[in-house]
Amino acid sequence: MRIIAIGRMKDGPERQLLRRYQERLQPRLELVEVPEGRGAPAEIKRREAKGLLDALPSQAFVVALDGGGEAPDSTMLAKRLDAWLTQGRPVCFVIGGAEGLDASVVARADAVLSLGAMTWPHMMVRPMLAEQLYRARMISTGHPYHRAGRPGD
Ligand SMILES: C[S@@+](CC[C@H](N)C(=O)[O-])C[C@H]1O[C@@H](n2cnc3c(N)ncnc32)[C@H](O)[C@@H]1O
Repeated sequence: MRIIAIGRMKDGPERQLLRRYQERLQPRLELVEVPEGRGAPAEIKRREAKGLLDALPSQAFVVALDGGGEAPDSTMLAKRLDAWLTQGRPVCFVIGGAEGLDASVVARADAVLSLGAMTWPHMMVRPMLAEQLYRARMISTGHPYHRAGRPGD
């Protein structure tokens, strides 16, 4: 699996958290960073879209991270991820920059995944997604990391 994302991550808590889940995840989760675009917002999105699309391996199964996508719960994400992985295509999670993803990237996506209605900083989305992917794998393998139910249930 790959995260393909805009911007270079500096050393800090987001990077440490991402590493923590990368070290635990099977299949492995690689990070591919694409430079931030320059110019007016529309130009930034267009340039970043080219960088993101160029970074995709051929045959990639593309999951675009976008607030307008489906927002599954963790159990449903585990089912989705199982199905994505069994296709035998490289599963690539694409995260936009400060201006968001260009429509051309969303159009290329095989699935659009939302982490909820709130907008998160793009550097936080990387570790949040990695944790949910790790949780999804733990659910699928029957590991007790995930406790179903809500507080008070
Ligand atoms: C700061 S956000 C971009 C905000 C931008 N104004 C927009 O509307 O898309 C940067 C990137 O983080 C990801 N992101 C942020 N919040 C998200 C959410 N709730 N669900 C899914 N992805 C999110 C998306 O890939 C987005 O392109």
